[in-house]
Amino acid sequence: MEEALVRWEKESEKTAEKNVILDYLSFSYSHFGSLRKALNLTNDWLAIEPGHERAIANRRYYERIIAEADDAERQKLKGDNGAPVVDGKPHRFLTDYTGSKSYSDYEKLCRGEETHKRPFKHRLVCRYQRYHPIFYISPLKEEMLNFDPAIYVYHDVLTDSQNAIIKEVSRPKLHRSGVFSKTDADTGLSNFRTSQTAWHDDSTHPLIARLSQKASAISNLTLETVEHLQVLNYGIGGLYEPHWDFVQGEERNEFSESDRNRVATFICYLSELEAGGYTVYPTVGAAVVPRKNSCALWYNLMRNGTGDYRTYHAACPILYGYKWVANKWFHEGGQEFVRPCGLNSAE
Ligand SMILES: O=C(O)CCC(=O)C(=O)O
Ligand SMILES: [Fe+2]
Repeated sequence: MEEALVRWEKESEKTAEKNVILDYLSFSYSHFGSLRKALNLTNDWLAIEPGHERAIANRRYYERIIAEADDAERQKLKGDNGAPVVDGKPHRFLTDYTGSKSYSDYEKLCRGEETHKRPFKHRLVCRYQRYHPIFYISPLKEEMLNFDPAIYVYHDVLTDSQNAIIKEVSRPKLHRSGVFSKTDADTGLSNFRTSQTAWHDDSTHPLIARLSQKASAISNLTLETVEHLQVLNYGIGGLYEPHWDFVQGEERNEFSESDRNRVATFICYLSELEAGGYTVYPTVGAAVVPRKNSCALWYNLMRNGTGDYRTYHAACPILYGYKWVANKWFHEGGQEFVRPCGLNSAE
């Protein structure tokens, strides 16, 4: 259709109608998730046929979805603009990013290889936990993945009905994921985060609200400043290269004074994969193999509020199958009494 448009411009005797080409082309772009492009083309189409009802309805739809997506991204920014913001630590715009040890460790972990000697590994246990009343009858199945920083995986957290509902309400809302970007006005699309995103607040469905409650019970954090549920869908090749979930440098302004930074990440796996798609931690050499209805939890910040750089993590490329996850990010605001600072300021 792009080609048809080019030819149409050149034709002296027109063999097609431009509005029809614009109709197909805008529809195609919208299907590929390029809603801004679809909107621009629809505006061109409306310039030719101002009263076209479907074009008007499409324009309204694109504008609404773009506004919602912008709003969501503005409020729920990923702690990552890809820039080397961290005290001299290499990051993805530096030339040695892909040549760095942490990048090769990321690749190794994604292949299922080991990167670190983990002498304490034999002490990583699985156990039942009953530290909250909701676990008295049906205890929480806890698996320790790493000691320090602590990374836990909890099994059978979601029920199949919760899982199905989360996917069902997400499908119509999915749009291409962005990252925080100052330079790319077009939602900060990147090739280091390739997935689709949908956001839900607790009012979307009672089972989504129940997941928030469970995330709070498991993490012992309050829901006061928690973000909405972020659902991600990755297709084959989809990935999210190594990053931190806390914000740094200028990105800090993106979260309000009262919410402050992302203290913990709670990520639930809604599907199992045939191959690939692990969540890996190249600094500590740990990997989570997605298991349906399991959730991982870690703290992104030290108790003194600074970022814990050891939580560097990535979503490995999907090799076969598809991956769904649901993220819940807890913020610092409201955790003063449940996760106070330690006695040692370096903690
Ligand atoms: O999908 C994953 O395994 C990790 C996703 C992630 O790190 C993120 O969305 O911040
Ligand atoms: Fe992350």
